[in-house]
Amino acid sequence: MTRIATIIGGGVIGGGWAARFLLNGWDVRVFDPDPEAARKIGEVLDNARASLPGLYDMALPDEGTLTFHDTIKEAVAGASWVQESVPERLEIKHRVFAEVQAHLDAEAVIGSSTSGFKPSQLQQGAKDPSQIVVTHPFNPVYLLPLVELVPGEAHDARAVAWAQKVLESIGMYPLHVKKEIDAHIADRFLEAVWREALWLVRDGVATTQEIDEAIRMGFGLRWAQMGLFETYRIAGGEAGMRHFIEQFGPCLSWPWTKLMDVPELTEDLIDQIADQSDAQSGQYSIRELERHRDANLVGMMRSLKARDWGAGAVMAQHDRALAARGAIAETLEDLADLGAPVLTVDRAVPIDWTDYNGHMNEARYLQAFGDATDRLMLIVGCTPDYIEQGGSYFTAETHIRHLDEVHAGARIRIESQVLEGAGKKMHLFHRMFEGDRLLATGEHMLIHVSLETRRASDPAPSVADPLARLAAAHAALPQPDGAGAAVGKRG
Ligand SMILES: NC(=O)C1=CN([C@@H]2O[C@H](COP(=O)(O)OP(=O)(O)OC[C@H]3O[C@@H](n4cnc5c(N)ncnc54)[C@H](O)[C@@H]3O)[C@@H](O)[C@H]2O)C=CC1
Ligand SMILES: C[N+](C)(C)CC(=O)CC(=O)[O-]
Repeated sequence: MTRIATIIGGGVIGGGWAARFLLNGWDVRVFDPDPEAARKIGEVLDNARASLPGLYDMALPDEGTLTFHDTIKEAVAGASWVQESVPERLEIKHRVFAEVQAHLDAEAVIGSSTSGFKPSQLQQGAKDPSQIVVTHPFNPVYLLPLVELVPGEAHDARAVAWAQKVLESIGMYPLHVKKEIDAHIADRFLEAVWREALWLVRDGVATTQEIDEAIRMGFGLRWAQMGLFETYRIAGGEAGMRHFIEQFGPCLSWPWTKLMDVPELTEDLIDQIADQSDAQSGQYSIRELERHRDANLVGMMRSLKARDWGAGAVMAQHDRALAARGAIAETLEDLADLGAPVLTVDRAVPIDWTDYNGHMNEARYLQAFGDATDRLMLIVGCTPDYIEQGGSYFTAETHIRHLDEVHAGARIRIESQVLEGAGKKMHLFHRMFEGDRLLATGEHMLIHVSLETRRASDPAPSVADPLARLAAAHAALPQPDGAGAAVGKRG
């Protein structure tokens, strides 16, 4: 399979798709007649590079190549995925599909970002209707995992399975919508909330800001981690869902919603909303707002990942897939050269690891070195099973030298050297790099302990022997610069 994705229409959504594919190692070609498209996509990419790679605890593949093309013919030749993200007008989409299908390989998938058209509408008049599916993403496409995959009736089951696989491989969560419907699943909710919000502004009940506070101070937080039904199950108390429905069922016939009616979008209403929105958020540029949004999303999503929950479970799965590429060893046998420092961390700096100085916070250096130590423990046999049986290492002393700064999204790697690995002691020296640039060193003395007595103890042979082998091989390495240095002494 070629890993070339063509993006037709590089606006808000096309730019997000370009970043998602590119940062997951695909080559990306863009066709968009807007002369500003390259600048706009470049700005979206800058934001994506600062936020997406750091969602994971493993490095993403090397970034693909981005090119811009003057014709659809040139842009789609040899592509295995085409993502249409032109304006939400059926006639424009039909024209684009006709030209794409005239030049695209028959096995390639054409995904449409349409927010609301059904696949059967998109497929009308197509040369091969089964090639066109809805792949409806959510903004920002490079961070949010959800894609509604709506194949419609004309679909080819193998192409759908392949589409699912591709979307998963770029860290997304394809939700297979089996029955086509206008606006799919998620946009029906967004539309319902949007319509209610328009009424609340129009009727003078609330401003745009008050409506946003009502969402983000309360139910928005609940929805992000449990959705609707799981949230309401809990709201039913011990009696659960049935009690919830019994209690709130009657509201369905009370005037709690205006959904059966739609406010007219008069010029006055549009001005009112736009003015309130300016007053609420006009102090930020769109790119600044995007950066706030992205940093908040990354923080929330990384918390969910730590709990392997909701959208975080999708990211944890992507981490496992990235780990399976085998760049980082799990056992001594995985090491190609026992005598070389061991690669123990290969990842990007998450945006929430940076601070008011605009670079990685000092505490995160220790976090990264702690991860490197954990990996080295695993490699020498101090596995979760071993720890479960009561043996582990505690860190007794740490010395970190901060030598250079590093920013959100940068790829860092840690190479670890065993200075001593005998008896109860494991003395490690980690070097952190961005490319060839040495960013920091971490020297750590660890003592093997019994988790039962909480006192120092000798490791079992299953750990002592591999550690001794690695220490013996590393003994031939030069003593690292800075090893044994004390604070204030440059070593
Ligand atoms: N903005 C949003 O929140 C979301 C939008 N969508 C869907 O994504 C699609 C695109 O929407 P946006 O990115 O928001 O629109 P946009 O207006 O930001 O971008 C559309 C882009 O298409 C380009 N374009 C226009 N005609 C073209 C053609 N014939 N060939 C190639 N490019 C062409 C424009 O120059 C522009 O850059 C729509 O179908 C929309 O429903 C889906 C999810 C969310
Ligand atoms: C408003 N919208 C219909 C374009 C929204 C979407 O389609 C999805 C999103 O990202 O909110």
